[in-house]
Amino acid sequence: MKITAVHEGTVPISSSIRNAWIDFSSMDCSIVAVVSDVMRDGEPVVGYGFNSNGRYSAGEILRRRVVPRLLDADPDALLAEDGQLDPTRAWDFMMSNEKPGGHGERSVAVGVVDMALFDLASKLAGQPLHRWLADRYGDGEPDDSVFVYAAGGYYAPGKSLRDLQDEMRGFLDQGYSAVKMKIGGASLAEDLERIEAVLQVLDGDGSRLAVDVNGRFDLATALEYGRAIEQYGLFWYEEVGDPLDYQLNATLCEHYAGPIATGENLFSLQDARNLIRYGGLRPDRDYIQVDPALSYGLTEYLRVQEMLKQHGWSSRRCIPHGGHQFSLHIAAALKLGGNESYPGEFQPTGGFADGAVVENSYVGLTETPGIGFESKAAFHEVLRELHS
Ligand SMILES: O=C([O-])CC(=O)C(=O)O
Ligand SMILES: [Mg+2]
Repeated sequence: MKITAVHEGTVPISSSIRNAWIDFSSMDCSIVAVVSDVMRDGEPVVGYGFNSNGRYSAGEILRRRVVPRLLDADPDALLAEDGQLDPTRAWDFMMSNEKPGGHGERSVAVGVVDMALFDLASKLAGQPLHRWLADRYGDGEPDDSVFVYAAGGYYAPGKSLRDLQDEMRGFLDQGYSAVKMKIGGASLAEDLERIEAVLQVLDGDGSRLAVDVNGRFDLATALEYGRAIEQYGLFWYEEVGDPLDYQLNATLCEHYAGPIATGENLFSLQDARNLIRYGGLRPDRDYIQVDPALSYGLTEYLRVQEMLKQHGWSSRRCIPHGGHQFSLHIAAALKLGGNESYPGEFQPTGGFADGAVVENSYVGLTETPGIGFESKAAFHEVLRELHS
């Protein structure tokens, strides 16, 4: 098996929504197609990848560094002892001559290609990625379905409390029982009104509602909001301060008794380990949201899982950011606690297979080989254009 070409492009995933830190008016995303020399039904087998959402496309790094290094690698050096493609062997080539630390956008570029290589390897084996992964990195028996919660509740121009409630009712109608909304982009009084409006839709059950600050608060505001919302018994209080301010997180954990979730903007094993070492998180209630697509791919995420195990954390405490198919397979294979879902945002890249049904906040996986982009028609068309 040889890689014959890697094609790279950018797709817009922009919208008018806003969280406490950014708007998404110019959000875009890198996509790649890794073409192999293996032919099936007269066409080459191709692996696809994209970089989740929240970080912009990384075309320059892909074109100038990551892709040329992959294409220069000896094809045999990418194969396991059984002669099959082993995506984790590509990582050292893609990262050659890169200094450690300061992970920035580089982790996005490597993550996109890593995803495409996992898609390709599992397609070549004729298996859906979750089964391929469970055989190699799990216990051979992936979960049949994965817990998903519906993320939304953004700020948007002219959006009323009634609109917010309707959005959340829509999520419940689609089969979700847990939802997430944004806070920290308005005053505390206004955010409390928004939270209470959503709680009405959830029959007052705070354990079904997560709130996300997107890193906006300083310590004083984090604690002030924490005191105000603790009474609701929320599902979690997310990314409350700067993602790299471990001390802030640790202090918050001493004062806020409910679950805390963070990690979507930690892009490396080292950053995740510092969170565990210094962030004060509690393995009996808190959640780690590292997104494999943004953080050097599944190859690095496997290292993160190993680190968490060494520190006594269950994989069930991990619920990745991103709402994409790649993490859905990873969640089933590695027995994570679940996966995010954005029923209303980040198209055409985000979300699951076209026919995917959510029931009681669980979604099943398809048996399509690979990640299953082929069962997501609108996105598949965009991906196919990369190499046709
Ligand atoms: O608004 C965003 O950037 C997305 C986000 O934080 C999340 O999905 O948790
Ligand atoms: Mg978030």
